[in-house]
Amino acid sequence: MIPEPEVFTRYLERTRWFGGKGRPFEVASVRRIGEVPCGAEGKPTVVIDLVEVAYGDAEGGSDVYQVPMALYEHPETRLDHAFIGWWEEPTYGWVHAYDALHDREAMACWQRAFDAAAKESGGNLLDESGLRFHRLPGHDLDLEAHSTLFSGEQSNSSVAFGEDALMKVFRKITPGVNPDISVHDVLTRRGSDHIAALYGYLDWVDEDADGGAGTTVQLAMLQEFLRTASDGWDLAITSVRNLYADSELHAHEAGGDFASEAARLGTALREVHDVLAEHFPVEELDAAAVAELADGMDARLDAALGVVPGLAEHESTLRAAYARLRTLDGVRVQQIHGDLHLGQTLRTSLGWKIVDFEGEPAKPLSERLRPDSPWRDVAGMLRSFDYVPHVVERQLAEDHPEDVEQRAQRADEWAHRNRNHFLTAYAGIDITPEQRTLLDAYVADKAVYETVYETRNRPTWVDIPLEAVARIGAA
Ligand SMILES: Nc1ncnc2c1ncn2[C@@H]1O[C@H](COP(=O)(O)OP(=O)(O)O)[C@@H](O)[C@H]1O
Ligand SMILES: O=P(O)(O)O[C@H]1O[C@H](CO)[C@@H](O[C@H]2O[C@H](CO)[C@@H](O)[C@H](O)[C@H]2O)[C@H](O)[C@H]1O
Repeated sequence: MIPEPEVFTRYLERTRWFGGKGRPFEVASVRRIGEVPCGAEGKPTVVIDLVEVAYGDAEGGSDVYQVPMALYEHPETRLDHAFIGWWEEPTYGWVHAYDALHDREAMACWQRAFDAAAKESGGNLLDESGLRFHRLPGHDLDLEAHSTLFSGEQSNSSVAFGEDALMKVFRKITPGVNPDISVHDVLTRRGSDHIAALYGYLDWVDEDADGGAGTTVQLAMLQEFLRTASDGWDLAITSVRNLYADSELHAHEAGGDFASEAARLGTALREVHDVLAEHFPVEELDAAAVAELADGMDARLDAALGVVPGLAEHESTLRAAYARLRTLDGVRVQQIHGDLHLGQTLRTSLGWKIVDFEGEPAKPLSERLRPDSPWRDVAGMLRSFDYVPHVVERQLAEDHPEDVEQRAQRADEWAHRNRNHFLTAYAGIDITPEQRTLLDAYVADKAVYETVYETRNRPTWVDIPLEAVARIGAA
């Protein structure tokens, strides 16, 4: 007997990372894809299952989630919070199964397997029961480091090994290349200062896929743990709070001025884009392809209008921004980040690092792998600088209603100042009219996306991108 589907249904509903919560679903299939080697001690047994979830609503469709499990012969009470179920396995007999990411013993097996990939197999690849552990040269793993599961709101699961390494286990699995790995691989081999170096990754070949031709499925990546990192979003929020602490001061006079950090971020993004342009294909879109780009934005707006009632009054100005994009007869596209905002940046003692190159999680992989304009990433950051003072205002408005107008002025100054410093460092003093057209279209597209994101996830925040959309019309 292998686990009943209901075991996984109950477990998925409890996890943070399952994206189908709130939708009717059933577990359609469970597939055991391999066992992580556990060395001489052999305890616990660590296996990986792929759980296919089929949705029963009008949207329908299905997703596949990765569930690594630690199997024990007897209950492990220290892991009660990560209990999945117990059942009889053909190979292992009766087992008590726990989410392996919560279990230090199980995580040590992954760590050792990555280490063995570098040391024992020579070729930086350890191929065990179909699971392939790859290593990049340049770093010896600290096998004494204990694992700790990150507790934040994440769509994947990250485990820190002391201060040595971080492993991100991809939860929603799509066959093919995961851009988080392929982009980190290139930037690491080029010695980029603006990412956490890739130490290794785990994949598996699904021999049955693609009519028997086989497809690689990427399951996890191991990278440098950024010990001294502070989240870019948190730092920017602190900067605005400092600014509001003294109503006499302008943004450029306040102690926590963020402008030089914004400029450093602009430089970091420029450098990352330049390296990516050297190592991934770069294309010049012709007029027809530019029209397709604009069609995509129009289509996104069409869908958003059905979800966000407040967008309707701004439809014509948004369409006009996309129409201006259509007048361009050439647009350079390349590998980009694809979902950049301040929450994807980390300030370390050695400068800014950019994380999570997976692209927008809601987009299908084929779209996420397609080259896009670097201005999409720039637009993402500009939108983020706009969010920061609005979010601080939300936190203050109730307790300090008296200074609202003063704060609104300072908020504009702060956002304007940081957008300018970022943009100038990224693109130089002047951007061309064509670049402006492109940037405006991407900013509009991102703001539209955000109105949908906020409506679905944080409805009380939807005014933030809606105000930005209104400003596009007023400009
Ligand atoms: N190399 C790293 N070192 C330390 N912390 C990191 C590192 N990479 C990411 N983080 C932290 O983990 C959080 C989640 O990482 P992220 O790659 O965005 O995961 P997800 O794909 O699940 O969204 C980030 O917001 C950041 O705070
Ligand atoms: O980090 P994710 O890949 O999950 O990105 C999604 O969530 C983001 C919020 O966490 C969301 O970002 C929006 O809110 C941010 C403030 O919380 C702001 O800095 C961004 O500019 C804004 O877009 C992102 O859009 C969404 O894809």
